[in-house]
Amino acid sequence: MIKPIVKDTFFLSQKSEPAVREDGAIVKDLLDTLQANRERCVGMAANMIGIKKRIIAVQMGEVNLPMLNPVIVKKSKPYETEEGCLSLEGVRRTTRYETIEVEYRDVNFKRCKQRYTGWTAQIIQHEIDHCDGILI
Ligand SMILES: CSCC[C@H](NC=O)C(=O)O
Repeated sequence: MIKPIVKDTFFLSQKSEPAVREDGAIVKDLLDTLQANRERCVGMAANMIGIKKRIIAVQMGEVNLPMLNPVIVKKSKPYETEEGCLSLEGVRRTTRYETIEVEYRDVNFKRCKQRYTGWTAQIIQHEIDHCDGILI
């Protein structure tokens, strides 16, 4: 189900709880909402649809990849950049890493580990920050 986007910065500043195996319906809502906003949004965290669970969804070309409990286990090559966010006005400067390695669970709660670079890595870092209550 497509959900409204949360813009309440107090709510968005709170840390999200770990996701569990039974969170499939939340994953579905997050994917539906990202798909509905795909022209103006490249990634989303569950708290952006009002659910404080550590679940993100990231546009990767034509598909949207959901990640549950994502953790960056390695990062390298920091750079400065500017980002915007559907939940915020304007753009802000931030530091991101060119290459990251992420451990996460897929929608079936299977353990995954993957290396990402560039734009995809940047989106993942932005969404994991959301899970920690960090807004750019
Ligand atoms: C560079 S990452 C930007 C991600 C942002 N989505 C919000 O969480 C968006 O504008 O889609």
